[in-house]
Amino acid sequence: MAQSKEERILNFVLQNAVRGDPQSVLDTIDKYCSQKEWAMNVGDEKGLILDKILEETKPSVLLELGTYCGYSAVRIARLLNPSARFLTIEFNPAFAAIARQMIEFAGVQDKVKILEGPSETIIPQLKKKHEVDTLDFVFLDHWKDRYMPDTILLLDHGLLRKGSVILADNVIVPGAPEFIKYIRNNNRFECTNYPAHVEYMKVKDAMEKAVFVG
Ligand SMILES: O=C(NCCc1nnc(-c2ccc3[nH]cnc3c2)[nH]1)c1cc(-c2ccc(F)cc2)cc(O)c1O
Ligand SMILES: [Mg+2]
Repeated sequence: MAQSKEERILNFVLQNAVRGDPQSVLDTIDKYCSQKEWAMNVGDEKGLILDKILEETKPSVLLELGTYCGYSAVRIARLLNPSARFLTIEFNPAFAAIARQMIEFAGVQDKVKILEGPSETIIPQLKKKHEVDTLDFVFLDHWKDRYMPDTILLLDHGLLRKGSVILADNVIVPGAPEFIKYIRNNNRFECTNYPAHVEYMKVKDAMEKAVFVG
């Protein structure tokens, strides 16, 4: 069976990165995806914006939507303190399998739990099934037309508290226009835009931070 691009990325990491060293895993993925095959990891430019916002927020309970190969899960987990709880939702079983191996190789598996399935099913289960009270940080990086409905789901299920931070990737490319319209016109969120570029490209993109004011 021909290898998928995601399997080629994982194998390149297993052969070239240092086991247990998250930064070497990130650097190796960025090297492969900028020199050999483009892939939709958040990448190193937007990754640095993610790092800075995480260091400012110091979250203890986090959710990511859109695990993909696990690049941002490794990126986020490497900055968390040992008691932090980080859940990431992946819809595609093949992506989840790659991400699980990527996360284990990086040595951050004790900080990250991958939940497989559609976000619209899993978000309503977070309180009872996954013992979440409220979320300190949410990274939106899944299907762009799910950003708005899933933000509304988080609100409806009481998963946000005063100060919860939502960070959304790709608000220019591929774009999340209805999310941007919704979040910037909702006075319960304070929004900040972070201009950047599409990972491994010169095409303009941006991230949007929305802080819930309660
Ligand atoms: O589609 C993207 N990301 C989404 C993957 C995903 N991985 N998992 C999911 C999921 C997870 C739970 C879900 N629950 C319900 N839908 C779900 C979808 N979605 C994406 C696309 C681009 C991109 C840019 C320029 C181009 F020319 C082409 C593409 C760049 C990016 O940074 C992205 O993040
Ligand atoms: Mg993205």
